[in-house]
Amino acid sequence: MVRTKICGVTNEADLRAVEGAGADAVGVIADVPVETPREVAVEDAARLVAAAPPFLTTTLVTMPDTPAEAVDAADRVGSDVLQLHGDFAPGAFREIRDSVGAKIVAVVDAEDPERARDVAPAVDAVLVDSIDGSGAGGTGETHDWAATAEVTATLDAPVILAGGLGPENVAEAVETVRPFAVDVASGVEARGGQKDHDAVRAFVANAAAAGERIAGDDAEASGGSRTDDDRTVEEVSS
Ligand SMILES: O=C(O)c1ccccc1NCC(=O)[C@H](O)[C@H](O)COP(=O)(O)O
Repeated sequence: MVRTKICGVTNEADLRAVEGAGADAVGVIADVPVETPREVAVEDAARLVAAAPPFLTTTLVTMPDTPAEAVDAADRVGSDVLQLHGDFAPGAFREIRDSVGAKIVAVVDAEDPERARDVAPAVDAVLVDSIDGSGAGGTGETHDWAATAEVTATLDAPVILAGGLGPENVAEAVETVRPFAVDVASGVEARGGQKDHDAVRAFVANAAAAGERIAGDDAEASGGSRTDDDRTVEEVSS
């Protein structure tokens, strides 16, 4: 199984489309020092988070300079997850994690796998992305998936794959990297900051189908042995 996060939602119609597509998570971007059509004001981020239904994981994506700024943004928006772009040391991530109710996702550059290993013990998940020089995401660029597959296979923390994904390549990305989740922003847009609802649906469906193919292949490779998930209702209740 692979989870999906649709990032950079700026309005409620797109939030409903993400929900309707069956995505697992939605990202709102606020308080970033870069020009992006996907940024919303902190107050609007809080409104979008509050408007999300139960069981759709909300994520605030932000680029604070200090742990105090991260905690302040988390408090103001109230999302389930805090996705942090920036060069925080593991100790700073721990400080933030201890001060907020949200789970912490650290964004790391795909070209710096060592950083993923350094920060992983201090956070709840690592998002491996094709970030730009400023540390921002949303570049629309893919990276070396084989290298990220290696990180994914050897890290204890869940790995989220991001960077240049879209409906057309997400299946191959999932099958190559085998991540915990995939994340997309620009690859499912009609124009900057506005989602293409058909593309959002196709992204989620194609990722899920690839996740199921992997699960099927794994079951076959292990000789079709049954797991707890394969039990019938009668077996579970007996
Ligand atoms: O998307 C942005 O414009 C952005 C700007 C500043 C910080 C983070 C940003 N995006 C964060 C994300 O999680 C994106 O989904 C991720 O970078 C993938 O983007 P894309 O390559 O466009 O799918």
